[in-house]
Amino acid sequence: MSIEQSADNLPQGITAVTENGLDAFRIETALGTVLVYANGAHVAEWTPAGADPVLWMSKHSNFQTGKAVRGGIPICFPWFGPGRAGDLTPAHGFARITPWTLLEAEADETGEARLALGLSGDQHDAEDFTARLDVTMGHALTVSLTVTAGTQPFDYEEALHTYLSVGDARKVSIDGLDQDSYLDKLDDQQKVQQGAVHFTSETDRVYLSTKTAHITDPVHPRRLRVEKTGSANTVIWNPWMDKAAAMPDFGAEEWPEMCCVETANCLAESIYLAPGESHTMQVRITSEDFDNH
Ligand SMILES: O=P(O)(O)OC[C@H]1O[C@@H](O)[C@H](O)[C@@H](O)[C@@H]1O
Repeated sequence: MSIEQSADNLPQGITAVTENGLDAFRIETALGTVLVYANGAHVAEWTPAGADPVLWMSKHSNFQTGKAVRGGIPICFPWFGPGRAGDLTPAHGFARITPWTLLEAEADETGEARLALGLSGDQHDAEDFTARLDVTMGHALTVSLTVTAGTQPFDYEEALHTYLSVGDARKVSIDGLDQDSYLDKLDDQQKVQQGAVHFTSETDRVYLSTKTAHITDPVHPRRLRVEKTGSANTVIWNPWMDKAAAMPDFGAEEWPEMCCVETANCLAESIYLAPGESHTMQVRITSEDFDNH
């Protein structure tokens, strides 16, 4: 793992801040703004220059070490949901509620900036791994999670649980998953996607897909593109009315403002690493409105 970067010696455009009472790093350059909490290495904001925020954040989120932030890009690791056998807690693994360490920070004169944060299994009993999150803000936002096994094989699930901000989830369409099979977590059935994905009720699906998803939002008009590598699954989630109302950190009225398009490897597509082996899963988010790179 890389040598830790001191928060006292950050390049221009990157600052260590306290946001909502938590330690965080803010990137602020000519290309936009990104906020990353050390707790969970959680990317909580990305606002490209001249554009609206791309990531959604609940106004009811917790901001406490040891609790998940609702919105942005939570890291689900080393398991997804309750894990493959359905018996693990905390939900979505401990990475999103554990403080990560700043490893590297770089910014160049074009406004592109990168932060790397690390987490090691030593912080948790019997977990032999190191994890590294690279967050790069250019015209696109690129987030990469690299996991390296220690002296033992390491088997895990992961997701970059991306909450996208939309004008009205009921009007959004997601292209790129046509004919892909998925597990519908609401009735535990395997199904096949026909055409674009639309939200008409609670939606919680794990697709088998390596493809790029395009999210068309006619209300807050823009078209987001979610491209990925090293990921076999795309998870699509919107809690809809009743589930949102039942979650204390999710405003009952907020569900139309978001949809999750998650870059994942989970269930049968979990990752097995031999000792010393690494795997990287990456997502790159952009919009035709503010980027063509
Ligand atoms: O409330 P949490 O733990 O952040 O999870 C939110 C949702 O995350 C999604 O990824 C899962 O597929 C859903 O089943 C889950 O409800």
